[in-house]
Amino acid sequence: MSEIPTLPAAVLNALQQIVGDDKVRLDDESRSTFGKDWTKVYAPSPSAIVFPKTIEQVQAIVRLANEHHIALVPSGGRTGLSAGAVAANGEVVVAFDYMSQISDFDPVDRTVVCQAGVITEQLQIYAEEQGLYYPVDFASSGSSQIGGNISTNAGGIKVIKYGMTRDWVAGLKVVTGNGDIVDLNRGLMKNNAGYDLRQLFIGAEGTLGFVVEATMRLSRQPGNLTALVLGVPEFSAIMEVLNTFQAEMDLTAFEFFSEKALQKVVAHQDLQRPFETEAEFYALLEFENNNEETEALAMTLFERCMEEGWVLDGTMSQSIEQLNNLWRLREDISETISQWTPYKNDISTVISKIPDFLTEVEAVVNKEYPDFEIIWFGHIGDGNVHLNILKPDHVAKDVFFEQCHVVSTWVFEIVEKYRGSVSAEHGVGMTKKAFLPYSRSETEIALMKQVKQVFDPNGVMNPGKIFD
Ligand SMILES: O=C(O)CC[C@@H](O)C(=O)O
Ligand SMILES: [Zn+2]
Repeated sequence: MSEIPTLPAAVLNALQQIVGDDKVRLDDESRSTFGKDWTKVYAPSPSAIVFPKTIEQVQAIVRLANEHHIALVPSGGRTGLSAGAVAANGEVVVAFDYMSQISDFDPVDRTVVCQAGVITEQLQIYAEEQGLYYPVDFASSGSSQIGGNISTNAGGIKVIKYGMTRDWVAGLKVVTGNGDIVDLNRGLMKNNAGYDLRQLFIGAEGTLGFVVEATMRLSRQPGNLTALVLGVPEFSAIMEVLNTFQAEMDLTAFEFFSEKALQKVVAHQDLQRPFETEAEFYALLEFENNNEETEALAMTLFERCMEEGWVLDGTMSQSIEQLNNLWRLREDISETISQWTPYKNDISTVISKIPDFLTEVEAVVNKEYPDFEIIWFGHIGDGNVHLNILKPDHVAKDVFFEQCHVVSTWVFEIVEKYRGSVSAEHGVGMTKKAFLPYSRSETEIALMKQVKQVFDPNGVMNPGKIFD
């Protein structure tokens, strides 16, 4: 851990007065834990960690930061993959762990109020207890917090049916960079009274203000979710499978992963292959299996795909345990491959162009770095693929990341050509900011900077994220 960047004594005292002595931490372990997210690229170096308990305390911290020009970094579950919540430059980290209350559930509106530090799984369980469902889900649901999910507009594995976090935010309380508290949209379904400022803060990575409370929508519980895993010989066939199923059924998920990804997961987790047949890729489909006709239809479509040669083999879950195990083949990939210090890209284009896009990206990486192993997986149903390049053992971490940075330039030239996104769901943070111009025009970036100026004129809110 680096030396503690010093905070002026007056600021430290003021922080202690705002949140209490025991809610300001300066020790190495806390600075290392709370100063970073799941990205392994930057060394954490915050000057202090503060744990507010109330919205007013957050407001007082932001006002103090403005007065003394102190940079603040918000910290939720720190599961981000773009270094959006990294404090590498002596910033004060504002951690929301003590703001984790759920309240004001309304069964008619089907909304519930969450403080920023509510963990995603906590909300999912709460919804279930009310006979309802919070559908935004991903592998890190056990640690990610609602405030972070909103600030990154988290997506996950059910976007094809339920959309992203943005679609579930009915109201938002934010402390802006000016230190104002704004209460946006008030949980309303219809509200066309001027600009919808709520949307600006969703996905803003804490650069305009800190989300302190959100009114979240809940949905009806899905019935008898059932997964199909299908082995597909080539990538283009995945699109035929997607078309075939979507033309006749509502899917709750359509994900994919490669044989290489499957081999790694099966070797490192307590899981079996879905079937013995090897295929280059696998599609994981999920649907509500509410009656015999639906199941029969799924089987008919599966057989049609086999006859066409788009699918080599497949299996369908028959119990919740089997459903969960099939899901783990997909959801455990990210954690499994983390031991190879992967270089991550989270890219998208329109769904129809994904096969050509993926072929071009793979060709460029293979040509320039033939000894790099590529692991493909992702959310094919919404045009978002994850490209993970694994670090070869013999290459040092910093050399590897430098080489990958060069690779990224080529990858993002292809992204630009396909009018895609350099960050489909993980946000820009620090890792992707150099590449923002590949998917945002100069005018767009200039407008974003003007918006930042309006809400955070002194640049204290998560500076150095999204752009400099
Ligand atoms: O680790 C990754 O590259 C992706 C993580 C996550 O977005 C997923 O879809 O599993
Ligand atoms: Zn993902």
